[in-house]
Amino acid sequence: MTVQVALTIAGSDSGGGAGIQADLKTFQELGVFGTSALTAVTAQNTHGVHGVYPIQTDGVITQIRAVLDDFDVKACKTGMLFSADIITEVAALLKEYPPIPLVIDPVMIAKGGQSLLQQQAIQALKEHLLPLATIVTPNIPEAEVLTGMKIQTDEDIQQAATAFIKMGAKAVVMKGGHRSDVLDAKDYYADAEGQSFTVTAPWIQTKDTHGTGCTFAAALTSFLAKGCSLPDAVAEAKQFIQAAIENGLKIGSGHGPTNHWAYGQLKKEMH
Ligand SMILES: Nc1ncnc2c1ncn2[C@@H]1O[C@H](COP(=O)(O)OP(=O)(O)O)[C@@H](O)[C@H]1O
Ligand SMILES: Cc1ncc(COP(=O)(O)O)c(N)n1
Repeated sequence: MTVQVALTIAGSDSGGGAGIQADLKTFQELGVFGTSALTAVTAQNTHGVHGVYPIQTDGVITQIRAVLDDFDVKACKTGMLFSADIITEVAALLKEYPPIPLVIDPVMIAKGGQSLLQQQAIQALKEHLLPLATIVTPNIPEAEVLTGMKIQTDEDIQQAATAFIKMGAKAVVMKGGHRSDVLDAKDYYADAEGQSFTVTAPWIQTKDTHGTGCTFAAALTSFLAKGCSLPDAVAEAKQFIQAAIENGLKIGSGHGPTNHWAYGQLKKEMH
């Protein structure tokens, strides 16, 4: 059996629904061997972030080197990176190694409103990391910060996607989870080759959406690690997150996590 390896560079969520925990659960579910480099430890539950404890930059870099020097990593994902220093050093390190498909989830603010990225880090993200992205997966508020645009309509979304391609990302998925004016959960894909499409799924009325962005990006990373094309990986990751939200676990009394088993269970039922 050949197993592909993926690497996540992200923060720990003690509540288990987002961050490294969501990534590793998703990799495992999709049959990909998960490795990780921790950027920060967060004390978190379904009500919010109670503390953020960053890892020293050289600790982050040594973790990544340990993985990349030994494993044939087929795809890499970044999530919470926290500081300009971590971002700059991670970007420099990734450039030292042969290019690996890189999914950048530009995590900034937890659903509860707490910051997971320092203000000074935004410029570093734009300047050093986005140009390395095989695909970047902003939600609407993140896209507004990174492009400086106000994003409300489908046209705004398309223009913002173009702005990400201009910043050097090879492709972008604009996630639609924060729009209140639409009936569907619509995500817009565009790439530097001029291809674009929308993936749509019925909107699910639920408060259990903690970690949706992490889980979506981790599924995308898994499908890339397994050799899928970018458009196929986006379409399949959408099915993964839809199943995960639809079959919520009702864990915790705040904004609960999604169900990382659901996609696999649905696939089994279909066979
Ligand atoms: N209530 C919902 N119903 C269906 N899909 C959703 C819902 N909320 C988010 N999604 C989907 O989950 C994925 C993550 O989006 P989003 O929640 O915007 O990311 P983030 O967690 O980074 O804020 C996207 O595919 C989005 O369309
Ligand atoms: C450690 C960590 N990383 C990322 C998120 C964002 O979560 P979401 O996917 O819900 O935006 C989080 N809450 N905690």
